[in-house]
Order: sequence, then structure tokens, then C-alpha cells
Amino acid sequence: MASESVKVVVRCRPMNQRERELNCRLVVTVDSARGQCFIQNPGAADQPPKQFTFDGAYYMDHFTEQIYNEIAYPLVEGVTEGYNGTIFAYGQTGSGKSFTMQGLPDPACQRGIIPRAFEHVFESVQCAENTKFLVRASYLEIYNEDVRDLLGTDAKQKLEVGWVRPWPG
Ligand SMILES: Nc1ncnc2c1ncn2[C@@H]1O[C@H](COP(=O)(O)OP(=O)(O)OP(=O)(O)O)[C@@H](O)[C@H]1O
Repeated sequence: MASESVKVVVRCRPMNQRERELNCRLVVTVDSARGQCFIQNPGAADQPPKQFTFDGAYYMDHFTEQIYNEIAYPLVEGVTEGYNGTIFAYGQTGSGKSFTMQGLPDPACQRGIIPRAFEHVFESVQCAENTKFLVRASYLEIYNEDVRDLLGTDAKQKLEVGWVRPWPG
């Protein structure tokens, strides 16, 4: 994969029970080797599928473990060396953001990116010699423009969002 500072990858999840019961048709295929995703218009089978190219493309048989190793690992490794890094999941409701970020404890290959990144950071801290690390965590939810601190004593309390005036001088 090229070493751009922003990478975009796509992950296609399997159909859920509701979609299977509704006899939904699978219209997405993925060529992981080329990072390509194809969407076939089910109403126009004679037309070629729409083609999209990403920095990585993962299909329903790929595990979060592989996505972590290929995408997140180098970024988190950079963080342990002092660089900034951000991973965020974007997609419509039910598309699999929490599944990818938080994941399942079992099977282990589907553990999410967040627990894997934590483990990675603390392993690096443990192995480093003559270096002091400061690890800070916050966990905020923004939902319908309300912000909540999920690690606060009352996770339901809305935080006030305001602008802080810079210190005069
Ligand atoms: N790659 C996957 N393999 C198997 N199941 C998946 C996968 N991705 C998502 N799912 C399942 O699909 C459902 C929806 O996923 P998830 O809750 O992660 O979506 P979401 O994008 O976080 O939704 P929301 O925005 O509504 O919170 C869940 O039941 C989840 O277990």
C-alpha cells in the first residue's frame, strides 16, 4: 500500500438476518489485491458494475485481525514513536463501525481495532527502555449534536460545548 498520510479502506459486512429474510441480493464484490470494490445495479444486470478504488478493500470473509495488521498497526506503531494518528470509522447505521472498532472478544480474530490498539500501545510502553510515556484516554459520544463523556461519573449527562477565549497577552 502506498504511504499517503490519509488512507481510506472499505469493509463489506455479511448480510444480516433481516436482509436475508427480505431476500436482499448481494450487489457488492471486492478485489482485495487491487483494493477495489464493485457495485452491481441489480436492475441493470447487463451494465458493468460501478468500480471504486481504495487504499484497501476487505470483504465479508476478512477478519478485523487482518485489517488491524495491515492498516492500523503501522499507524499505532507511529504513535508510539511520537507521531499523531487517527483512525475513524464512517458509514451508515448498521454498516459495521462498532463491529470493526470495538469488535467481539470471541473469536479473537474479530477483536476490534480499539482493544488491539490499547494492547499494542501498552506492549510498546512495556518494552521501551529509558523512555517515559504519558497515556491519556477519553471516550466521548456525539449523538444528535449532544456530547457525552462515556468515562464520566454520569455518562448520560450532556456536556456543554463552548468556545474558550484565548488567554490575553
Ligand atoms: N464484518 C462483520 N462480520 C459479521 N457481522 C458484522 C460485521 N460487521 C457488522 N456486523 C454485524 O452487523 C450489525 C451492525 O453492526 P454495527 O453495530 O457495528 O454497526 P454500526 O455501523 O456501528 O451501527 P450504528 O451506527 O447504528 O451504531 C451488528 O450485529 C454486527 O455484529
